[in-house]
Amino acid sequence: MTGTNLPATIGPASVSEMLRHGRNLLIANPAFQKWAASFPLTRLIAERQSNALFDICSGFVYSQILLACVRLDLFSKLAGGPRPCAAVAEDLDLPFDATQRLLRAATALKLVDALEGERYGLGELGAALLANPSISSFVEHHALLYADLADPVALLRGETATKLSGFWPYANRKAGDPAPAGGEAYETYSDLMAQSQADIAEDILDAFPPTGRRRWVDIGGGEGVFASALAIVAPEVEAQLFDLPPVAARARSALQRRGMLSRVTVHEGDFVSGSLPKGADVMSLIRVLHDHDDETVRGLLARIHEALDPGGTLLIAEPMGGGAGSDRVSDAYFNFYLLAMGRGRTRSVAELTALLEAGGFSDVRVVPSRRPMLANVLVAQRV
Ligand SMILES: C[S@@+](CC[C@H](N)C(=O)[O-])C[C@H]1O[C@@H](n2cnc3c(N)ncnc32)[C@H](O)[C@@H]1O
Repeated sequence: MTGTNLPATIGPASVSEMLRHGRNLLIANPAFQKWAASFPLTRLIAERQSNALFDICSGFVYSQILLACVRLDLFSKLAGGPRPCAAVAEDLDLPFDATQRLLRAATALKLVDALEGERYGLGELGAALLANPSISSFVEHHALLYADLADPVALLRGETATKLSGFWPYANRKAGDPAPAGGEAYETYSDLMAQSQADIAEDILDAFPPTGRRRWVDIGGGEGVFASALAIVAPEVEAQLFDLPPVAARARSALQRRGMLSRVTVHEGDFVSGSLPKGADVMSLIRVLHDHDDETVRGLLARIHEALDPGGTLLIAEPMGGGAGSDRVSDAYFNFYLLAMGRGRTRSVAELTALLEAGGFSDVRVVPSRRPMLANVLVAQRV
């Protein structure tokens, strides 16, 4: 109930909402479920619903099976070709029965292929995982998230001291707090981000070709994977990045290792309290805004507006959700990830557009990209 004693829900607001509401009431009725299960057409629908619900229930189990495969390095052990279960058991140092259970579970998830004579080889997804080692780091990283999600209601109520907030040292800062010192705190997250950035960088540069640009500053640019890709794709563009001092130091070492230090300028600073490098005609925020609350985002957009050349472009790339067709990856997965991290949320294109327009940007548009579920690309012009 609200403060005025009105019920919090006042019923469907449109014909389509009314129809949806009616359909859901029917589905929730056990007598209807029983009836529906006895007719071929409705039986198919009922089956689809129970399968979908079962999939939601079992999602955690599936991910723990994957974690067991990763921790036991199962996919490398099958990389040389199919092997009998007994040989895999010996290699994994697991009892035969447990190995068989794991291999059969992994087969059901397409991670492994079961072959004649209780032999097992790499499955389609196991092979893909082997080709992308960053996925294994991601899977391992999820152990922290799942521990934080053990009591999701306590997490929603803000009663959980989460492990993920320790992983992201900037997540619990309030405006004006100094950036936490100590290089180690930044190491694990910077590594994880750098590993997953290469594909995203390629997607963004294909969606928004940098040709004809003069100077591009990647804000929150981490270890410079994106800035390096930019410098390679468009050597005529001055590639720059900006990040917190400990991360900028890591970026310099990483760029040096990649032989790119002379081609990327690294700026250090704090976009919550300091100013940004001036004179760019493009600035980007890749997987940055969703880590922050609206107040910080407004402040950052104001700083970008001040630093960017008039007519310059701001590019935002991150998972975006919240629209009418709510999205599993951004609205379910990333939103709960960010909740455990302790700060930020995914925003819809409409919400980002409103923040951008209020910050003095115009012509906001989505640029079609290869994997919008990981990073939808939005560009806006500085007025
Ligand atoms: C989720 S990571 C994304 C890194 C990179 N853009 C990518 O996509 O891999 C967010 C980045 O924003 C940086 N960051 C967070 N708070 C910052 C601040 N106040 N000033 C400057 N950089 C900040 C972090 O250090 C980190 O590198």
